[in-house]
Amino acid sequence: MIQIRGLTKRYGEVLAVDDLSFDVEPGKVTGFLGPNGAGKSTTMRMVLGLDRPSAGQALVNGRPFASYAEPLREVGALLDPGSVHPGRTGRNHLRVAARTNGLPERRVEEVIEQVGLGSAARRRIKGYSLGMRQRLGIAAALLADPRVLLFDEPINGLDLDGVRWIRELLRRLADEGRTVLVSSHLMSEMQQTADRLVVIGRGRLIADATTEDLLAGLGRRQVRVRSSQPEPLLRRLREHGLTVQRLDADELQVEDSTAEEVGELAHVLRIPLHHLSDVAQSLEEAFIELTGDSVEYHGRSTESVEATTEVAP
Ligand SMILES: Nc1ncnc2c1ncn2[C@@H]1O[C@H](COP(=O)(O)OP(=O)(O)OP(=O)(O)O)[C@@H](O)[C@H]1O
Repeated sequence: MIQIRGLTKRYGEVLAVDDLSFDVEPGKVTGFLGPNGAGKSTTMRMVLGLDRPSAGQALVNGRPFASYAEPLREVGALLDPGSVHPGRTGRNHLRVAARTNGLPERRVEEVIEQVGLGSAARRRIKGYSLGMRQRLGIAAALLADPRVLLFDEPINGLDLDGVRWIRELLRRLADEGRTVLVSSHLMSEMQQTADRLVVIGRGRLIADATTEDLLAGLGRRQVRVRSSQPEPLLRRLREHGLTVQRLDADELQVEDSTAEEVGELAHVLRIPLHHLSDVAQSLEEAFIELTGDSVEYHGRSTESVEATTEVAP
C-alpha cells in the first residue's frame, strides 16, 4: 500500500507536485497518468526517498521508505533503465545489486528466468535493445521480492511483444497481492493494463477512479446522422436545444445526445434517415481533454522545463 498525503515538491519556481493525495492499493495495477512534465517521476522519486518533499508525505506500507532498514525488500522500482553500467553483462549487473543488498545469488537466476532475459544475461548491456534493458531493469526491481513495485513508463518504446509481456507481468504481480504503480503518458496503454487510474496534470490530482468508471465518465456522447433532408433536421435538433455541426452535405454530428433521441425526433418530423450511429470519443481524445490545461501550461513553459530538467540527477 502506498499513501500519498498532501505531497508537494517545489524546484525553485517550478511547482512539480502540488498537494497530491491518493492511495495505491495492493492487489491492483494502478496506472499513474499525466502528460509530460505532470510530476509523475517526481512523485515516484519522493515515494522512494530520492527526493525530499517540500510538504506532505509518501508512506509505503505505513512508513516512509527511508525508515526501513532494508527498503529494497519493501519496494522495487524501475525508474531509468538507461542508468546501468554498459560494460557489465546483465547477470553481473544483477549480481552486484544482489551482493550490495545482501540477497542470495540464487535470486539473480530466478529473476533472469522471471523476466525472460535468458541467454542475453551473458551479454554486455551496451548491446541490449530497449526491450532487453527494460527487462533487466524490471529484474533488478524484482530482485528482493518486494511487496510494492513502481514502474516509471515501462512500456515506452517497446514493440508489441514487449508491451504484451509487461502487461501480463504487471497483472501477475498484482494478482500475487503486490501493490503496483505504473506511470504512463498514454491513456490507450493504461486502459488495457490498469484497474485504477490516478490522473495528474501540473502536479495536481485530476482524477482518481477505477479505469471502468473513469472511462465511462469521460466518454462524450456524439451521434452521426445522414439524411436526404439535413436542413429541417438540423433546425429541429437545434430547436430541441442540441448542439449540431454540419459535417457534409447530408451528414450532421450531434453533441451530447444518443441515436435514440435523434432517431425519435426525426421520426416525429417524418424525415428519412440514411444512417444513424453513436460515436465513441477516442480515449486519447478524452484524456487530452481531461488534462488539456496542464498540456497548454507545459507548452508555454518549455524553455524553463528543459533548463530545469538538466539539474535532475
Ligand atoms: N531536479 C529537478 N530540478 C528542477 N525541476 C525539475 C526537476 N525534476 C523535475 N523537474 C520539473 O518538475 C516538473 C515535473 O517533472 P516530472 O519529471 O516529475 O514529470 P513527469 O510527469 O514524470 O513527466 P515525463 O512524462 O516527461 O517524465 C517538470 O516541470 C520538470 O521540469
